[in-house]
Order: sequence, then C-alpha cells, then structure tokens
Amino acid sequence: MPAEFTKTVTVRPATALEGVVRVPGDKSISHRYAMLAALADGVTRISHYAPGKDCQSTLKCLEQLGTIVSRHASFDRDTGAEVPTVQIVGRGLLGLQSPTADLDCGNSGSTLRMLAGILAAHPFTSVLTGDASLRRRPMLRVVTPLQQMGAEVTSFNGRPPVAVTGGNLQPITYRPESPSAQVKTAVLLAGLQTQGLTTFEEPAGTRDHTERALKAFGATVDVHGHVIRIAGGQRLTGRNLAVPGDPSSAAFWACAAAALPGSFLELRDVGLNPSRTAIFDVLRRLGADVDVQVDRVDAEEPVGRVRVRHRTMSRLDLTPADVPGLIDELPVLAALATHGGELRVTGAGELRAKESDRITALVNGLRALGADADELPDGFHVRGSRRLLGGQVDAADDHRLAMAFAVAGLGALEPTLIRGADAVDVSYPGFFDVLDALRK
Ligand SMILES: O=C(O)C1=C[C@@H](OP(=O)(O)O)[C@@H](O)[C@H](O)C1
Ligand SMILES: C=C(OP(=O)(O)O)C(=O)O
Repeated sequence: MPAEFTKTVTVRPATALEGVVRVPGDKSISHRYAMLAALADGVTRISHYAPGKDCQSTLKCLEQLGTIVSRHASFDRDTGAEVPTVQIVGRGLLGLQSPTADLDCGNSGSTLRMLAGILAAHPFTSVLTGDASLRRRPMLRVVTPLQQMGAEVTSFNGRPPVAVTGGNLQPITYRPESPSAQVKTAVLLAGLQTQGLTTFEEPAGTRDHTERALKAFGATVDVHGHVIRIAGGQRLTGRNLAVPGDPSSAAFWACAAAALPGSFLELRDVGLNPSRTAIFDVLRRLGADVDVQVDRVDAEEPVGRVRVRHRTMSRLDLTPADVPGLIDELPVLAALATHGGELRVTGAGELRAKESDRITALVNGLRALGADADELPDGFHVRGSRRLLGGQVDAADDHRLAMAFAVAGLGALEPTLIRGADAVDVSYPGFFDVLDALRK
C-alpha cells in the first residue's frame, strides 16, 4: 500500500531549545466548534481555527452537507499575528442537507466518529470514509450506540466506510466499555437531536470539550462526575469564538525542553482544560521544572501559559488510570524517555487503534534510532540509559510519531531522517520550521 506521506525531513541533534511558542489552535475544540456551528442558528466566527488537515476535513464535510464556510485570516489583537479564522453559517438543528458524494474524513477519526452522531438524526444516507489509515480504524464503538438510538448504520467489518441513514432517534442511556471522548461526543450530539434525555456514563473521564462547547453555544448539559445528560431539542446559537492553543501540540515542545539541558521554553495561549493537562503533571513527576498559569477562560475553556525547564529525568510508571488523560501524548513521552530516565506505560492498548499502531511503530522507530525500548501488549517500556545514534526512521503515516521521532532525534549523536515527516500537516503544519527557530 503506498504511503500517504512521502517527504523526508532531517532533524539535527540540538544542545538546547529556547524561546516563546504559540502552538496552532486545538484540534479537538476546532472540530467541535465547527460541527456545533453548523447545527446552530445564526453565524459563528472561529478564530485560531486549527490549521491542520484533520480540521480542514471537518470543514469540507460540513460544506458537502450544505453548510456555508468561509476561511480567511484575521489579526490577533495581542500579537498582531495573522490567525486562521473560519466563518460558518449555521443550518439549525436537523438542518444539514443530503451529500451528493461520500464524505472524505481524510486521516481524522474525530471527524468520522463525531459526524456520524450528527448524521444519525438526519433523514438521508451519508457514507463516511477516509484515507488508508482511517479505513483501518475501529468504528463499531460509534456504530453500536447510534444503532441503539434507531439509526441505520453499517460498516465494512467494523471499519470505514460507514454508511449512516438517519431517522427519528430515541434517547438512550449508554455506558461504553472503554473511555472515548469521540464516542461520548457522537452520542451527545445524536442525543441533542432526539425528543428526550440522553445519558452517557463514562468508565473514566475523558476530554470534556463537547460538554463545554455545547454550553458555549447556549445548551444546557448536566454533568455529575462521569455521568453526562443532555435534553434533546435544545437550539444552539451561533457566536464568536477563539480556539486555545493545542496542549497536545504544546506537548512536543514541553517534552523537548524537558529533555535538553539548558532549555527554557514558554508556551503561550495554550488550552489548559484540566482534562488535557495531565501531560504537564507527568513531566513534573518525571523531574522537569514545569510552571503552569491560567490567564483567562474563553468560552468555558481555561487558557494560559506553560514554562518548562530541563531537570534530571527520573523513572516513572504510568498505569491504566493515567492513560485516558494522556492518550495522544504517550508517543512524545516515550521519545522524552530516550533522553534519560525511564518510562513504562501499561493499559494503553488503545494506542494500537490510532493513526498507526502507536505501540509497534513507536517502539520499532525508537529502536531504529538506537533506543533501549520494548513493546508490551498494552504499552511500552523505554530506558534512557544510552544516547541514541540517529539514522532513518519511518513515521508510519502518523503525525504524532513524526513529531515524537523529531523530539527523540534531538538527543542523538547523528542526524535523524524521518520518512513521511509531512504527516505533521495533519495536526501541526510548520512544526519543523518552529523547531529550527527554537534551536539555541
Ligand atoms: O475527542 C477527541 O477530540 C479526541 C479523543 C481521543 O480519541 P478517542 O475518543 O478515540 O479516545 C484522542 O485520541 C483524539 O486525538 C481526539
Ligand atoms: C488520534 C488522533 O486523532 P483522530 O482520532 O481524530 O484521528 C490524534 O490526533 O492523535
């Protein structure tokens, strides 16, 4: 199968990184704001919309569903910088139109699973598909609850393409076997389009951007611990929103600064929603000097700055309970552990169902660079006792692996050549330029 991403980028070793970084807008929040804007009454303007391919896939799908989307650059009042801004004319609840072609979700699991929840209530058939990576990913987790609500949903052996024929949905009480914010979102958005009360009981807390975004658009969402309830039929109102910087993108810089002696990075305007900040606590537990400050709350989402300095790394075991709050940051934490210290992660079997098998591809890649790393059935073990050699590594069509290997390569003796490095465009276009600008 041909690789989706073909560019090779060379990462030279670095002694230290220094500077101030503003990472692109949060991918999870951008998807949600765009989808809720399409369901809202009136116009929504979203500044700092995530520039990566995943969030562009969401916009393209919404356009195919009859939504008018305009993209332009606006100027940030504080920094004077140009920021990607999107304007969406809402179609109102149940107002999307039947698409004339398959909906291409590209590389984005979030787009496919969350849109499925919205489309489950619309009385037409939509086919959701994506690139080779997405077509390998499990979809029964959304198919099952949406079928229970009354939609006709089929998949290809549990994988995309997923065909959704929407109908008159019934509210449900749903308890998934595994924690997933995407499944929670699909069920809550389907529930919003019923006539009754939908309840979602999470086995463990996951990112709660959907709950916060629904409130920002004027809906009432009832949250008691891990039990979330939404009443159907609530109208959403379009509004102006600013997306905070993505903490999962900031994590690459935070880990790089923690890894390299003499580094000091300040990450500004980062989303600091408590369901996303576990990475910064883990960096502290690993020994790094991390200072986090919330500056403001934008549309229910805390935003602030994070300062990170290197300190000698220690050993850390992450257990299954740690995993949901850190799921997208585990590859870069493994990369950090190659710089010293030691990291053992279990209970993260879900990593095998991401853009790549993020256990096998991660461990193989780190080993190719000379790391002392082992694969576990549901995690990995990395010992940072020896310096990496560098060399060639394959990003496995996975944006987070491309960036994690770059962070690992900063500590190597020789340059690291990352094949398929253009995968970074999925969530962080310009990642390698920022890296070069931060070299001390
Ligand atoms: O809800 C979201 O925005 C996301 C939830 C997580 O996936 P799961 O819901 O599959 O755990 C995460 O890995 C993904 O990058 C984004
Ligand atoms: C898993 C990810 O995203 P998605 O599931 O939306 O493809 C990710 O960004 O790491």
